[in-house]
Order: sequence, then C-alpha cells, then structure tokens
Amino acid sequence: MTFTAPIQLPGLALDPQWYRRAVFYEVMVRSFVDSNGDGAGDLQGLVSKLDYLQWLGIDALWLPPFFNSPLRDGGYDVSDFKTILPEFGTLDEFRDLVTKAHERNMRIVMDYPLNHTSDAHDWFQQSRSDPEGPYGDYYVWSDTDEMYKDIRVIFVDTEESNWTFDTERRQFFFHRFFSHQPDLNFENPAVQQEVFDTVRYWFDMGVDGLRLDAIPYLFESEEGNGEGEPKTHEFIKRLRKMVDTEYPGKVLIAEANQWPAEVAQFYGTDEEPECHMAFDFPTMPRIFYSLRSQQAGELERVLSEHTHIPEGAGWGVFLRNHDELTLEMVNEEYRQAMYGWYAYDPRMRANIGIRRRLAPLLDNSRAELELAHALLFSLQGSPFLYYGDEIGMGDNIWLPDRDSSRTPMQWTPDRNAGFSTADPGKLYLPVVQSLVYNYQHINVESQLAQSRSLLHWIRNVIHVRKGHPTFGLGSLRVLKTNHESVLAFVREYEGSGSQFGDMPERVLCVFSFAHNPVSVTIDASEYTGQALYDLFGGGQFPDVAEDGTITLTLGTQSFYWLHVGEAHFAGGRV
Ligand SMILES: OC[C@H]1O[C@H](O[C@H]2O[C@H](CO)[C@@H](O)[C@H](O)[C@H]2O)[C@H](O)[C@@H](O)[C@@H]1O
Ligand SMILES: [Ca+2]
Repeated sequence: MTFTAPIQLPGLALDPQWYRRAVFYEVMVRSFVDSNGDGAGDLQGLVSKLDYLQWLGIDALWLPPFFNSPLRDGGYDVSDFKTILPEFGTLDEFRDLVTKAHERNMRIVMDYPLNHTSDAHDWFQQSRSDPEGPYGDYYVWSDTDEMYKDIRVIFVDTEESNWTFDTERRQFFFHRFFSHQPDLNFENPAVQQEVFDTVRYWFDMGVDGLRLDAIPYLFESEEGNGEGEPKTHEFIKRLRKMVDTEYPGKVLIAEANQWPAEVAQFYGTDEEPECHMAFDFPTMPRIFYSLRSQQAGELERVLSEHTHIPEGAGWGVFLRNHDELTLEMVNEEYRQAMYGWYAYDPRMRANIGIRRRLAPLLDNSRAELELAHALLFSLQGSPFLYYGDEIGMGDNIWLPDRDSSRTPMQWTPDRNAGFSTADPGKLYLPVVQSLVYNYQHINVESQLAQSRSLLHWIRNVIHVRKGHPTFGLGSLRVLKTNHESVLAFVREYEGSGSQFGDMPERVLCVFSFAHNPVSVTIDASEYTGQALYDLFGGGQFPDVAEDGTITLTLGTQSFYWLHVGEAHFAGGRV
C-alpha cells in the first residue's frame, strides 16, 4: 500500500495553537505493526505506517506508555521512566520516530503515568528493603490501612482497598489503581524533582506533549477525597511554568475523569495556567446515550453549560480509547440504561464502564458511525481517534480486562491481518476473527479499495474539518430546536485562516438522533436572511427565513454541516 502525501515542505509548521487545530490519533505501539516478527508491535513498525497516518489527515499521535514495564496494566505500570521496553525498540528508534513524524508535520504526544510506578520499579524495591535509604520516602507508607478513608477505590473489579500490606517492609502502601501500582509520594520533594527530570528528558528528545495520566490523584489528604487536591493543582502550576519557560510550544494534557467544573480546574487560570488541554469525559457518554434514547437533551445541557476555560486552552474530545467506555460521569439511572443498551452481556463490563470498541457498540451501523464521528469532528475541542476505529474494527470480549479492544491493527486479509509475520500463536493478542469483524474483511487494504468505505468517509470528513478553522478554534453555541431528537449548534470563529479570508466563519451543525426521518425547525434569529451551504458538496439550502427560523428535513440518524453567511461559498468536495 502506498500513500500519496500532500505537497508540503518537510518539518514542523510553527503554530503555537497546534494542539487546538490538530486531529489526534491514539496508537498503542504494541498493537499497530510488528516489524521484526516477534509477535508484538514496535516503534519501527509504527514508523512504517506514518505515511498512512499522514494520508488519513492525522496531525498528532498519542502513544500510551512504551517504557520498561512488566505490562500488567498495558504499560501504565512503569518500571523505569527513562528506558523503553526492548520488545518495542530502542531510544534511537524512538528518536527516529520523532524525526520522521516531524518531517511529516506530525507531532508526538506520549503518555506519562506520573501518579504511580510498577512494584517492579527499582525505587519501590529499595523503598521496601531500606526505609531509611534514599527511596524510603518515595511511596505512601503507613502502619495501618486506616488513612484516607474517604478516598474511593477506582478499580472496583479487582481491588477492595487502596492499601496493600508489604511483607518485607511490614507496612501498608497506598495505591489508587492495581495493588501492583504503588502511588508515588508527592509530598516528597525528591519525587517532584524526579517528575521534572522525566519531563525534561522526553521533551529534550523532541516529544511535543505529554498526556498526564490519572492527574487528579497525585496528592492525598484526610480532608479531601484525593481527587484534585489543592496541592495537586499547585504542583501542576509549577510544572507548567517550567514547560512554558524551557519548552514553549510543548503541551500538557490532563486525563481527569471528572465533572466539567472539576476538569476545568486542571486548566488553571490565565495568570497561573496548568494544562493546555483536558479530555472531555462528561460529553462522551452522552453521545452514546443520545444515540439509543433518541433524545438530544442531555447533550444540549452539557454543551450549553460548557465551563469557561483560559484563553488558548482546548478540550480533547473522543468516542473511545484504550480503556473501558467509562460511565463515571453519568448518574445511576443513565448508567443502568447504558448497560442495558451497550453491555447486555456481563462480559462486556469493566469497573464502571463498558470494555467494547466503537463499531460493536454501535452494532456496526454505518449511519451511527457517521453520526458519532460527525459529532466528534465538530464539537468544541480537538478530536482524538482510537486506532482501528477508522475502519470499524471489532473487539474480543473473551480476552481479559481492557485487552478486549487492544487487539492487533487489521491491515490486510493476510496472515495475522498483515500486523505480523509471526506464528499466529505467538501474537501478543489474537487478531479479531469474529463473524462480523473478521480481519479478512475488516482491514485497511480492502477499505482503501472501496471508495465508499468508512475509512474513506472518515478521511474526507477530517479534510473538510481542516479547511474550517472554526472547528478547532471557534466558539460553540447551542440553538433551540422544536424536536427532542435534534441537536443544533453554531461554531463561530472571528479569526483569519479560513477560505472566507478574514470574515467570521460560522458553521451550523445539526444532528438527528431519531431512528426515523424527521422535520425540524431551528431558532436561528441571529442569522435572519443568511444563506446556508452544505460544507461537503457546496449545495445551497433555503436561506434563514425572515422570522429567524430554519426548517430542515433529516434522514434517520443523519447530520448537516452548513456554512452560514453571504452567498459566495464555492464549496466542493475534497
Ligand atoms: O495507570 C492506571 C490507569 O490510569 C489511567 O486510568 C484511567 O482509566 C481508568 C479506567 O480504566 C479510569 O477509571 C481512571 O479514571 C483513569 O485515570 C489509564 O488510562 C489506564 O489505562 C490505567 O489502567
Ligand atoms: Ca516486534
């Protein structure tokens, strides 16, 4: 497979707001391409697919952890923050990945699980054996398991307590996640220094950003619940200051699975900023809720209430990632409804969520996949795709934990889906062979050969999005409609860079979640008399009526992106 790249000078384009315009792609190194036939994906394999990612329109890669690790939590159990797991490659190969990505104007964001380490980390081993030594105070130790009673357990499927007794040190250690992942003691200045050193180490290597994993949980206190404690925010502010001073242009992304007002705190303030971006956890489950309930109300509410964030900050929006589809940000009633629709087999559940991939969740419905992606690409924030979702890859719920949706990328109908030349039994996880999602028909090669495939559709939408800076940089305002299944909002951007020159750019986005065709009237009084043009084909729609309304007909689970403005839009499909 060869991909023709758009003509562009090699190298990173200078753009201080790059993360707000970017389309991100989460790719697990282990799952993408195996270059040496040992059964596991690696850095060289990823390098070999950069042309594909560039062709798709990806601007930045998010790589989950590839550090040395026993891999008991997909690499989020790190045993050395400054080396790479040999099966993934070497530091030189990582530098090569950064260089080759930058040559394609593609940035590299890596995951940094700073809250904890693996129990195999040398720091923890020394902390156990030598409490008075240099690492004795690197972790949170206690003679009892009585401290921090108000701090909830996150991994409820496997852990009963946040404390585990260590038979060597004969004390309990604290852990927010698995009991093999002891929490670092952020009260210790030496631990804070280690974090600063690690950030400098990877930024010096050319990395463009860090996803700060599990960021709310750095500090604990008896007064708080261990989530976003004041000391955690103070620490992030100091980290950001260092980044702005020493590494301008590089970004910090908060992974804080919390309610909007709490997540927004991880942006800090204009005067004292924290992270440049934060994932939008509350919006994501409401997209799935709307698709089945046929009600747009919950999405309307959460989008209307979008919290103020500092100038230059941006949201990260997503449909799926390497974890379960978390239902922590919906109430119990909605959670039960979601389990009923999406996790009818108990094997599909994990912790407080659903461990399935996007296409199986949406029952492989092309209309729903398009609707969900159209939302993803037009919400306020930068979209994050999960590898394989661009071809509608399936999952394997017979695999344990979140491995169900971390199976090898499906490139071709050949052996091991073109992922590896290894003996199939040697693969780190088997390729998907289910009836509907079998790699012999769900793969990149076959979708490249079909012009109407999901892959081509997603690429087209990405390229349309890129022609309109309002999607990355503009505001979002929800409009009233007279249909409970229809969501409408306007994205508006006053700046320059669009195909309309320096004029403000407005795009009206309308989505119908109804399972039948509907007619809807939208209140657009601010735009009375303005012309409407379809962003994909350039087709003209009736102008906004004199009474300030727009009446549209939408097919089952469908959407429009309509340019609002003077009648001079040239349009055209990319
Ligand atoms: O390193 C431990 C975990 O850290 C991240 O966890 C996040 O995912 C959890 C669900 O799997 C979620 O409930 C929690 O709020 C998050 O912080 C990471 O993404 C996980 O893969 C990892 O196991
Ligand atoms: Ca390999």
